[in-house]
Amino acid sequence: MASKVIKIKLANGFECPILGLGTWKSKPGEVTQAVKDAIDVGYRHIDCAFVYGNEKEVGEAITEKIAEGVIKREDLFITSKLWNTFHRPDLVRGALLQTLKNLNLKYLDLYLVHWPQAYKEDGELFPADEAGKIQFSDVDYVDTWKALEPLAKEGLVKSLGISNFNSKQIERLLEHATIKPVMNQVECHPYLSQRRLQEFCEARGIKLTAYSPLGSPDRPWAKPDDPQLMDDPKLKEIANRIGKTVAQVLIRYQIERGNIVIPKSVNKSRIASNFDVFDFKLSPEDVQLINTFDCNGRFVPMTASLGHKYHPFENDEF
Ligand SMILES: NC(=O)C1=CN([C@@H]2O[C@H](COP(=O)(O)OP(=O)(O)OC[C@H]3O[C@@H](n4cnc5c(N)ncnc54)[C@H](OP(=O)(O)O)[C@@H]3O)[C@@H](O)[C@H]2O)C=CC1
Ligand SMILES: CC(=O)C(C)=O
Repeated sequence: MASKVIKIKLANGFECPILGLGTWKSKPGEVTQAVKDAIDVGYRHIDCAFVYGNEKEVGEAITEKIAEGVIKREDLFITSKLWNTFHRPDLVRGALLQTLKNLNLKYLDLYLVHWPQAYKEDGELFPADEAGKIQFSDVDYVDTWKALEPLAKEGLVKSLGISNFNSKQIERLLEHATIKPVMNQVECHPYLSQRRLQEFCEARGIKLTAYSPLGSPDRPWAKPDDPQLMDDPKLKEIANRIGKTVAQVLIRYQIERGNIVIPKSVNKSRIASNFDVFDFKLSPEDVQLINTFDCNGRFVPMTASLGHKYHPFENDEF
């Protein structure tokens, strides 16, 4: 089946499908089927990360769909991310090779530095002391980036990018980078619209991928009284008025703004309805109205890294 997905041209000439499938929290036992369902419906972009602990099962779905002849490798856009415990330059290549092995791929389309802050390199993904406090490493993300650049030249990744970097960190990275990041993947939805960061990135040839676009209701630290983005009456009003679901409005909100968007689902019918967003548009007035819902509301504040000198949300404005 030909994909309906619009593609966004990246600054280095490669193209990225504007809508992808998120895989954080998708259990190994359910993610293979979810990725297969997504590919059948037309998704061609899958967002992965080593730390999600399910790359192998995502890879099984990709391998199967290629073997069935449903897709070719070059039809897909596969992203993964370098975890915080592998920032030390001598660990970077091994981390990428492990991810490629997990996914059963020869190359990634996009490899992101998952967070600017590094954690202690002692083998644990969340190295904690006896009190449960995460142990930091002071590796500079610029040095990590320098270790990534040769991997792109080697062809192991087509594009390099960042995730959760703030504007100051991007500026500093750009002063040193030989290969420029083409993507910044950040939390983005009506409560955290990231309009300033988007404008900043756009001016520097960096596209934004919106993560947690539906408000991440299954995030592990969610509390019963936390606001639920998809239950927002103002969003429900828009969705009812145009005859779409709130999730479809939230996904389309990113597409109208030119952002890549990666909703997660392991449910076949939600995977399909989240993709069914290419036959309608939100009016500019509705996009503007949704912009007014911004309340600097983060669902993924990464409190475990508070106090790290490179924590992206602690000191800088955006
Ligand atoms: N770079 C980074 O640091 C981060 C990256 N990400 C990436 O972004 C992806 C998406 O973000 P995520 O935080 O997972 O959250 P999302 O905002 O995508 O929300 C996912 C949740 O919404 C539910 N859902 C999906 N579709 C619908 C629908 N149509 N109606 C109602 N509920 C729905 C899912 O349940 P169900 O599965 O049962 O359908 C799940 O509980 C991640 O999976 C990951 O790939 C996310 C956070 C951080
Ligand atoms: C979900 C994710 O990518 C985090 C918390 O880093």
